[in-house]
Amino acid sequence: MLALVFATSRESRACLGPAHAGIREGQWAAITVHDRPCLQVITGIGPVNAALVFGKVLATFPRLQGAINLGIGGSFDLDRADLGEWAAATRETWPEIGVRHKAGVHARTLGFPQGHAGQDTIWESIDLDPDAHARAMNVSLPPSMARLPFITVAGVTATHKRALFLQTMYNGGIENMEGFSLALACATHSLPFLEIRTVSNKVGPRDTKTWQFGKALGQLGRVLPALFATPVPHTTP
Ligand SMILES: O=C(O)c1cccc(C(=O)CC[C@H]2O[C@@H](n3cnc4c(=O)[nH]cnc43)[C@H](O)[C@@H]2O)c1
Repeated sequence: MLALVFATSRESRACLGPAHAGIREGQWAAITVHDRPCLQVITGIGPVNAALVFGKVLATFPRLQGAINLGIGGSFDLDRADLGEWAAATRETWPEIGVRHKAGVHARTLGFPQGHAGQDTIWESIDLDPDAHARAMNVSLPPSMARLPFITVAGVTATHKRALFLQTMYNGGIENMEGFSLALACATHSLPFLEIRTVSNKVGPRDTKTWQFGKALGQLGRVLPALFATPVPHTTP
């Protein structure tokens, strides 16, 4: 069974359409999507809710096949991912964990990693391979979908200065509030993980006139039909 993980019921409803079970934030339900048994999970907003709720899910369903995080996000550069476009994460970074210096927050200075995945030590970043993980979950990632590094924050970026810092320091493509927690949970449980977000706004000053949350939510409805359209047969070497 695949977990389909959303932050809000609004995103879940927009993405799943009639398959959406009427659950609230903090809840999960078994559903069928395109003939595939799935677990719909709604965590609530932010990295703490995502970790808390998905941790409970992993304890309750130890035989999950993998997780797909679906939602909206902010784009640092509309030339890399424009409003309404979708993007898959090639890396998740949590730039808020560690020791806060003048020049930023350094996870390694603290000395305590976030976890381990095989031989790898996880500090503030987790490299992801969306195409390999899609194959492992028997879903197909459209070649036209942008593949970009994602940034997870507890506080939405609302200044040019901070947006530029995250973009240059971490090559930030898309900002969100849950992805790192879910990527960490999957990496430390050796589970495939995909994160796909549609762009609702540009990261930076709160220019609400330019926000397109409705368009991004509408585009979320196109993601699962694309992913489940022509599943690639999964072969183990
Ligand atoms: O009030 C604001 O300034 C603001 C700006 C962007 C998004 C929000 C939300 O309430 C949505 C948060 C929700 O959606 C994801 N998301 C969407 N855009 C962003 C963003 O620019 N930075 C971080 N997260 C974003 C996020 O994953 C949350 O689940 C409010």
